[in-house]
Amino acid sequence: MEQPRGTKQKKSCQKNVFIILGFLFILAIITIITVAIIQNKPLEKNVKYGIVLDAGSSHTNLYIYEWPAEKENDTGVVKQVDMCKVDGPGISSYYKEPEKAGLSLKKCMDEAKGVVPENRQRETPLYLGATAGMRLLSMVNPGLSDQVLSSVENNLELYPFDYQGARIITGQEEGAYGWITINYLLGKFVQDESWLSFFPGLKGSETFGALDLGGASTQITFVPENDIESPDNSLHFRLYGRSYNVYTHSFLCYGKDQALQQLFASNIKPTDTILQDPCFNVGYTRNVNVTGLYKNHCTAAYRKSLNVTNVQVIGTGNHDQCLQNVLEIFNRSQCTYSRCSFNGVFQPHLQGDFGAFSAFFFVMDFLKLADIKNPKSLEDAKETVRKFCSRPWQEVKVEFPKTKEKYLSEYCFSGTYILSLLEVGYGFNSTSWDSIRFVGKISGSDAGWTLGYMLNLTNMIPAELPPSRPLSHEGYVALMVVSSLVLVAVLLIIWLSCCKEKCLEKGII
Ligand SMILES: Nc1nc2c(ncn2[C@@H]2O[C@H](COP(=O)(O)OP(=O)(O)OP(=O)(O)O)[C@@H](O)[C@H]2O)c(=O)[nH]1
Ligand SMILES: [Ca+2]
Repeated sequence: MEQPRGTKQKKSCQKNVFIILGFLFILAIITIITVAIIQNKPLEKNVKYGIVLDAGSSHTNLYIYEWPAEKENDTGVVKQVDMCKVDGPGISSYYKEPEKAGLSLKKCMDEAKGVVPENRQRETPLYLGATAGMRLLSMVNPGLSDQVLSSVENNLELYPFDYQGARIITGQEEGAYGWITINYLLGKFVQDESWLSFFPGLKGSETFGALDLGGASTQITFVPENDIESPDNSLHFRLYGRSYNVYTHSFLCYGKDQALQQLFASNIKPTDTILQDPCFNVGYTRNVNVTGLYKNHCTAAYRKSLNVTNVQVIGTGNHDQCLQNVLEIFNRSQCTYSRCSFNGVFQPHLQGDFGAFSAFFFVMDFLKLADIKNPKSLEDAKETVRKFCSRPWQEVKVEFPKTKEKYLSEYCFSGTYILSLLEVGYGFNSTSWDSIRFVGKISGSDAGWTLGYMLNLTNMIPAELPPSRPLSHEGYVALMVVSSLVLVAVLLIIWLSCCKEKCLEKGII
């Protein structure tokens, strides 16, 4: 059946209107996006690199970081792109043949040459920071520690990077840079808190405290609520326009390897060639050469003359006895401040959340106590360690055939030591325990002092908030697209209302 003439005209008018509108719409979008892209071309990506060697007491790690040059004062832009474990022990262990300390770094330095593009190598800063192992060596024999550092320096200077020096960092620096690293990675430094001023009582997101457990020393760093009574433990930072009064302390000899040395030194009997050790699983045995045991600064307090050179350590896997032995290395009897952690060291009340890394993480992760999605109470953690200690060594070895024997054999001691250090040493209780997160990496970068060290030395953390930058390229394009859509929509509405009137006039609708 034939349609009436008016209906046909009406349909054709609407069709034309839609075709023209569609055409205009597509044209407008294409024009605006093209203009936005061409006129506001992003700058070519200028990536910068930085290299830090963490010369720890137990081993050396090399870290490579990268960041976009144009955003270097923002927070959270520096990313770890590579980590290389140096083969062999920490550089302080080469004190008898210092030239080998530098050579040991070759494999990782060669790897760094492969990671940093050739055209960036000359401008890439290279730092080496040595921690507690070298601190101990320099206390016992400063000449030897200088020789080790020279050997390292001679080797690092051979590479095409911008070598900035090798030095022993202080325990205070180690604590402070660890704190900066985790708060930088967690994005705690830059926050728009202007709106918070309307609500007096409300505070911005607080920084995390940092707990680092190495082989020879351990650090605790946090922003306390009360005054810091001892100047040695007090640091002041102004970062991104905010001031921070930070408490930090580094306990030399309380890293997990040196804590174990303290236990051996205290428990070995002058004439016994056997040490029944409750901190190792039943069936585990280890030979310990004790000739140099008491030459170490960390064991000086337990000095005694021995008639033996070797002692066989035999595990008895007795958690309660192990705990009793471990607690003896924390002296809590004297304190000249209003409160102390241990060994007469001032410590304010614990405050806020804490990130615990290095051996805190390695050990708790192995014991399945580090899962943030499935947090365990302090009581659960104690029970887990107790159970692990009671397991026979053969059974443990069969279950974890790929784990390094040194690490596996020490988890009973390490678990007991960590819980004692946190609870008895630092004063965490069942409630504050829940504020500890055991972390290895944060947003792909290892938690540790190296990133904070590099950020500080390259002046990447400004004291004041940098002025806000004009819109980024992506933001500019998005803004143009949204405004063009709004514009087209408005035009469309106007057009349709005009068309409606004309069509009504012509009797089309
Ligand atoms: N279970 C386990 N232990 C590890 C691992 N890597 C290192 N450790 C041990 O954990 C302890 C701390 O290691 P690090 O944090 O590297 O210590 P460090 O930096 O050498 O020592 P400091 O100079 O005191 O900081 C040492 O006893 C290491 O032997 C690992 O992957 N797993
Ligand atoms: Ca360390």
